[in-house]
Amino acid sequence: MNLLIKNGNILAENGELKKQDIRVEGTKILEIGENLAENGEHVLDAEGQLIVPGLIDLHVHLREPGGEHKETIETGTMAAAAGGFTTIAAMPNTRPVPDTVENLTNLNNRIEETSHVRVLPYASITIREAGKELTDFVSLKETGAFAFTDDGVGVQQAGMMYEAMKKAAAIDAAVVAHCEDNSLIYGGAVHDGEFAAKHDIPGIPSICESVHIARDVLIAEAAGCHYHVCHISTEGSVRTVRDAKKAGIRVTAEVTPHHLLLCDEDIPGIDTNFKMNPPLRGKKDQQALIEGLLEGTIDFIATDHAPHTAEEKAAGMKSAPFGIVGLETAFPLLYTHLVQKGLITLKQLVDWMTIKPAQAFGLPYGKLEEGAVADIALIDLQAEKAIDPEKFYSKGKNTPFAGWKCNGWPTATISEGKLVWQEGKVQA
Ligand SMILES: NC(=O)N[C@@H](CC(=O)O)C(=O)O
Ligand SMILES: [Zn+2]
Ligand SMILES: [Zn+2]
Repeated sequence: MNLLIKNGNILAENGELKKQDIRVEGTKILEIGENLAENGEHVLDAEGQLIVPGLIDLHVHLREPGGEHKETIETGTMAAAAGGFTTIAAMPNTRPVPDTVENLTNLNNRIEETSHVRVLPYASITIREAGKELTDFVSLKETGAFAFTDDGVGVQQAGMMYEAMKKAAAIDAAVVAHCEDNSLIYGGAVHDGEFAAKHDIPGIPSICESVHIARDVLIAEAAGCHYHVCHISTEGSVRTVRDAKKAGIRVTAEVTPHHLLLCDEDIPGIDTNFKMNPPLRGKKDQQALIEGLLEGTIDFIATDHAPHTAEEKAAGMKSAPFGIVGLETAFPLLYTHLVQKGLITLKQLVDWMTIKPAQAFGLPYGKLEEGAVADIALIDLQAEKAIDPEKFYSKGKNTPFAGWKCNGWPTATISEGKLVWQEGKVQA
């Protein structure tokens, strides 16, 4: 069934909103214009709604296979659709890890069978993400690996990273890095700052991240590889990426909504929904991240959606797993707390969640234009709702933002021309 989206507001290049209709035929956008005539399509009334390209999140933990008690491809992609996302990239810290053609093929089949939106699978850099032996990048790329990462742990050996980046460069693949030097973390649970000191919890120092980035940008330069920094969190890391970009090194970086909106001073007390890796840093780090985005040092926003069960999160600050969910709250949170407060523009936010990640990785998504893939999200900028984890499609309810009042809620999501989610309606 073809679609006609009527009377929505599209962001023009200059940031102004323009009332337009969009005609979708099959999987593509056929026509964008004013007052398009109905031609037997299913009509979606978008009066008063913002229409954006389907959001893109290149850092998501879907947990399947092996962690289905936390999330599945089905529940995670439903959460994505409800958050306005039509393309997500799935992290490989699953059991088994997609580190062989067989494991990646199995993952591809599960995605094909159960996903509601497009899922791009990462393959791991090393076997079992154990940091000892590289995977076969060539065959994994041929099997559909989107890029290579050991997210969840840092690649500890510089020599291993160099070999990985040379292999990635040879096949024009990106190495995507969780930057954490294990010799500098001392078993910490929160940022090595005031909160850690006050509650006598071991701290995670900022240098455990920035030291890896400094190492890796030099290795990326030597290897000639596209190197991407996951969930950047410190002022020193931002400075290091800025300097590397100035030197012409092919580096990109992402930042999460929680690192943009919170710092360790905001942790209300012992609450494991504020425990994630990297941890919420200091106020100056938080400011450096916003500046990093504005100046282009940081390329885009990614949620690092990391679902865990309530039981797992109840294990106390020192033992509970790191991570919080993000897919269903990212856009409303950032719209309400950055755009509406005048720190960034709506156009910047939408770009950082659509065309910017697409450009960083050469993906053909993230734009609304005739001939483009029909990945589209409708958003009600005026709607006001408080975040309620019990209403999440995700199995993970672990968010530090419960109860936060937000505007800017997605109302419908179209993936490759198909309406995959609509507010208040259960989708097939
Ligand atoms: N970010 C987190 O706190 N946790 C992630 C791992 C990761 O992204 O490094 C997870 O898999 O739970
Ligand atoms: Zn990580
Ligand atoms: Zn992650």
